[in-house]
Amino acid sequence: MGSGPANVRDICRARRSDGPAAVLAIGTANPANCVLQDDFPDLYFRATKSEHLVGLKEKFKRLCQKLGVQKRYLHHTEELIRAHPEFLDPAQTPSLDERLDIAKTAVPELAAVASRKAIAEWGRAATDITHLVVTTNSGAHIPGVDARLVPLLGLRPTVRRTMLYLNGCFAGAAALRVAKDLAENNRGARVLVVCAELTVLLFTRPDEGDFMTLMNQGLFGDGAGAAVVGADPAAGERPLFEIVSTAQAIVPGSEDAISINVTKGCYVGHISTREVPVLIGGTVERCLMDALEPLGMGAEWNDLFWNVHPGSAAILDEVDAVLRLRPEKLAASRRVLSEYGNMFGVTVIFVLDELRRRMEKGEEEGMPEWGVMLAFGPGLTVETMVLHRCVEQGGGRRRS
Ligand SMILES: CC(C)(COP(=O)(O)OP(=O)(O)OC[C@H]1O[C@@H](n2cnc3c(N)ncnc32)[C@H](O)[C@@H]1OP(=O)(O)O)[C@@H](O)C(=O)NCCC(=O)NCCSC(=O)CC(=O)O
Repeated sequence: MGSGPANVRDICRARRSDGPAAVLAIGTANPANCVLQDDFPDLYFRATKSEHLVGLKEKFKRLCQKLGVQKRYLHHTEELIRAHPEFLDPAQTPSLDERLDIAKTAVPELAAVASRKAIAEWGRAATDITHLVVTTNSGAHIPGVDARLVPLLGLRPTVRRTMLYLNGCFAGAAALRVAKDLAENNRGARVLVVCAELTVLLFTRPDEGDFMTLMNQGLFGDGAGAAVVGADPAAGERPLFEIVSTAQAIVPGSEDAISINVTKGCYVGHISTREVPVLIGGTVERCLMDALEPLGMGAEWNDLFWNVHPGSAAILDEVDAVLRLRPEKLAASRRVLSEYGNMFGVTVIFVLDELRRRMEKGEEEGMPEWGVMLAFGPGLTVETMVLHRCVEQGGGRRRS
């Protein structure tokens, strides 16, 4: 026997990493079915047998042009909608069960595609993943997507799983925040973060007087994003972004601004469209100051790179205006919104991937080393994450 039990503080300290958690690899995926925003009003009104609502269709066309979206990927095709006429009128024909059945298989499969890409880029074996953090709004199953991913990816049965359901659009940032804490408090941990969303749970036909349905059908897209997060990179691992600090704030009195209710018909999403950009504009500087001041950084917003959740063009415009950002600062967020739509929590992972792509292609010449991820969601909740990009040096990357 040794000299007795070790000091508990020493055990805790020895378990902690030396450096900050970093994103080591990113993977993304979308369903095969691509819809162009210009074609979508025709497709949507045809698929829902709503062509007679001529005025509403014109309104929907105008709305579709204002959202900042040009293209999206959707799991539900016209054929799938034809096969499920009950999806058209969920108030009359409850169809939550059928929708959840679709999500039960399709969400883990899409999540697995993004995860495999992240693991392949990371370059190590799937069995080296020690923790799994999965988030989705699209489903409510036990065992959940996390458990399904274990056999799909060939993860160890002892992988430590955390499943986050129904966090709205801040889910991706929340999952990365949890991953940072896991990685920094479990020396050697390698955390796979996975977000996946399907909007079939929100699908319904248009209805006069129901603006929210138009919003939900015009804005959201399907996708999955995955990232491997770990501290103290080993030889062969390439850190992309260090996660320096994380914070979450709820705007007092804003609980009705964005909500999702699970009903027997389908998910019913509500967005206070005119209020949300104003609430974000009114709170974002405080969140940024709270995150950056403790790090000794000031309010030189154009000296940072930006990953802002592209809730819609109006939200990005508001952040732009309040922070007086140069036009190129939100280019990655705008591109992801335009090419994929708002994919809830998945979207910030796509923006991270887009920033990385721009960095590697040299499109972000002079891109600052420090940046911020801002995600918004129900509550109204703001997630703020300070990032430090790892700079390429002689073919490799270096940490700060
Ligand atoms: C809805 C908007 C696109 C509207 O854009 P504009 O304000 O530029 O244009 P606008 O005012 O002319 O509105 C366009 C048309 O929509 C109508 N309209 C707009 N808002 C409406 C509302 N709340 N109720 C009823 N009608 C409404 C207008 O009357 C107009 O109709 P007509 O054309 O007939 O005159 C924008 O305000 C927006 O993007 N808001 C923020 C969206 C948002 O909160 N996204 C976050 C998603 S949730 C998320 O990301 C997080 C999460 O889910 O957790």
